[in-house]
Amino acid sequence: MPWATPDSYFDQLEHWLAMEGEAERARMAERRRAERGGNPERSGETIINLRRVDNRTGLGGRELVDFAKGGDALLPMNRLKVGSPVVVSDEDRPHEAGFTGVVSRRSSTAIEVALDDWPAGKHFRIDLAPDESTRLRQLGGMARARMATGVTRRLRDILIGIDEPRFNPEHKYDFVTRLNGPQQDAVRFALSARDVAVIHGPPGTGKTTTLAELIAQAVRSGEKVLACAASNTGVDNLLEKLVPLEPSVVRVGHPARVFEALRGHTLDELVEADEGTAIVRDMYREAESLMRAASKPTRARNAHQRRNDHYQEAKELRRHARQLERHIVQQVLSGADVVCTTLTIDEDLLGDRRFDLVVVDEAGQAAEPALWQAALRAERMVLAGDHCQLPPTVVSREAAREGLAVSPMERLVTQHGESLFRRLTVQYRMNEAIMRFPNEQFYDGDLIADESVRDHQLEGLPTFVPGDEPAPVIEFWDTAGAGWDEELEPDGQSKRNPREARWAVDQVQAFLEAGVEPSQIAVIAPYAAQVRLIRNRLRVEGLEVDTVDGFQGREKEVVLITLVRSNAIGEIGFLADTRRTNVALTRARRALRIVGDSATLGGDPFYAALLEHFQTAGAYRSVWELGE
Ligand SMILES: Nc1ncnc2c1ncn2[C@@H]1O[C@H](COP(=O)(O)OP(=O)(O)OP(=O)(O)O)[C@@H](O)[C@H]1O
Repeated sequence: MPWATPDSYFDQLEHWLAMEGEAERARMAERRRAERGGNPERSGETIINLRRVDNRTGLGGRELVDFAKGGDALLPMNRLKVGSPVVVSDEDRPHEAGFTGVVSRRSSTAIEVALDDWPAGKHFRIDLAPDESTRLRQLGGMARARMATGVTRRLRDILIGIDEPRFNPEHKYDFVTRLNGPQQDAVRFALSARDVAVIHGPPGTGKTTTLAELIAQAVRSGEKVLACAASNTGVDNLLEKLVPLEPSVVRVGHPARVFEALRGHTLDELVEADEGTAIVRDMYREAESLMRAASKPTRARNAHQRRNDHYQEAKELRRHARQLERHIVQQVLSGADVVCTTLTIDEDLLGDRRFDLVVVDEAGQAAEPALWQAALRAERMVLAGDHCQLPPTVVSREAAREGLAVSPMERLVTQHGESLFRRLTVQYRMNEAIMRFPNEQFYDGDLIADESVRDHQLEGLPTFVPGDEPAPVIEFWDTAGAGWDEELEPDGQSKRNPREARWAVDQVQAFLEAGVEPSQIAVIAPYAAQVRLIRNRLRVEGLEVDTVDGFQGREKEVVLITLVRSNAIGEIGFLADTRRTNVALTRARRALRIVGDSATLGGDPFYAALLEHFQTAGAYRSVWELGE
């Protein structure tokens, strides 16, 4: 979709964002309607019956409050991710508006929310809120990009696709990490870009490792870098690889992970560790005691005057404390060579800082509007990701169809081809048999399995008890004709397939009996209802059962996929977005098992090719063999 002018481009984006806002509000209304009839948690956008279990104060006086159901009770499946805007409300006062906040941490049993105010009450619910603040920030970025001048204007026009990107001759570098050939090429190429370059990182090819090296090289040549990712987890992944190479890093925003090694690099902790912060705290404390003194009843003659003086003094003290705190924050940011943040940038915090290099990881998952806040701060940009995996999340189907679901990374790769990107081709995850099909379908057959993983099998796991025959690496179990039909979840809209669920449970049990650890196994289903069904039947600590979205960027030794769809009319729903299936297929290291109905799926060319691939590989089984 090349645009003729910047104005037509930004007009289109504004239109799409308006559609997104509309679609999100409609979804909220739908959720409230559905709630009256049934279980509000079913939508994945609400958690009820929560209690406050812990709280502490974060930077800028934010309250970080932990909510849980109590004891070890698991939270229901939900879409409240780190960084999601939410509303926390008192269940006993359903008519009050509640408090807005942002999810700052989560585990299977608790969720932490950063709130401006302390929520009163005993029983709480948390609802996903429409992401107005992200949209507003994106709109702000777009408005400024529209008016851009100078270097920024040039970069803007190249990013929109109106101007051609330029490259310098490539340099030699002393690499800090042991990179393979294509990774080295990608670093040299990306650093030679004057405006923008793309690194395409298929599954397990060390994209993050490569980006960390790229950033370290830029810092070595005296550059300041802004390192972004589309999600909080993506930022943390990058941070984790970066910190050992380049210690001068600040992580802005809410970390999704709580690794100690990362915590020390968050802005909050760095500010906390600054000597000036003790003074700030003293000032806040003193202001508080002045306020207390002022509010004490007294009969002194000039009581009114004295009270006023105290209030004034406290107010002044607070103002100074805030000023000093801001100053410390700015000093910490200025001292860092690399600032890490999600693409939703806190403009007040970063002020007018510009960066020699802006790196965007997970760029395949960022929609056009998400790009501009970061782009405006860049001399040049490197986008990295895999546009053959999950596309950007778009709520409005209409906007998605019109083009909002196409990331700028994908658009640029399509427009410029090889001249703009380098692909990483050596993968360190999948046994070659697992890699082969996605490689043919999505990566032009370019991928090579590194020899450390090419033939690795379950027998290589220390706890695995080998059978008489080697455990197969891949298998497709066909349910055609067996009557393993899909069904609609009662009072829900999501699909499930109880017989496939049972198959998954049996398979997991067999793997566990053979000595595979629960944490090494994943069950992936395209539908939330199927995930719920399997989770209810398989309560094994450490085992993960989730939809594809929960697994992007991750890997497991053993992956089981239940495809769910089985109907007489060959309807495959959103399995038709084969990039989701690509993500599912490429999470497995040593063993992959798929169950599905060839009669339903076979009408689609992608699944027909998948079935044929498994047949040719001698990895095709029928559930009739199970003799049930
Ligand atoms: N040059 C290399 N030599 C040996 N191992 C490597 C190399 N590059 C990456 N790896 C290993 O490959 C694995 C994947 O690396 P990394 O996490 O950087 O991948 P990624 O491409 O970002 O993954 P994803 O599929 O999640 O996008 C890691 O275990 C990493 O140590």
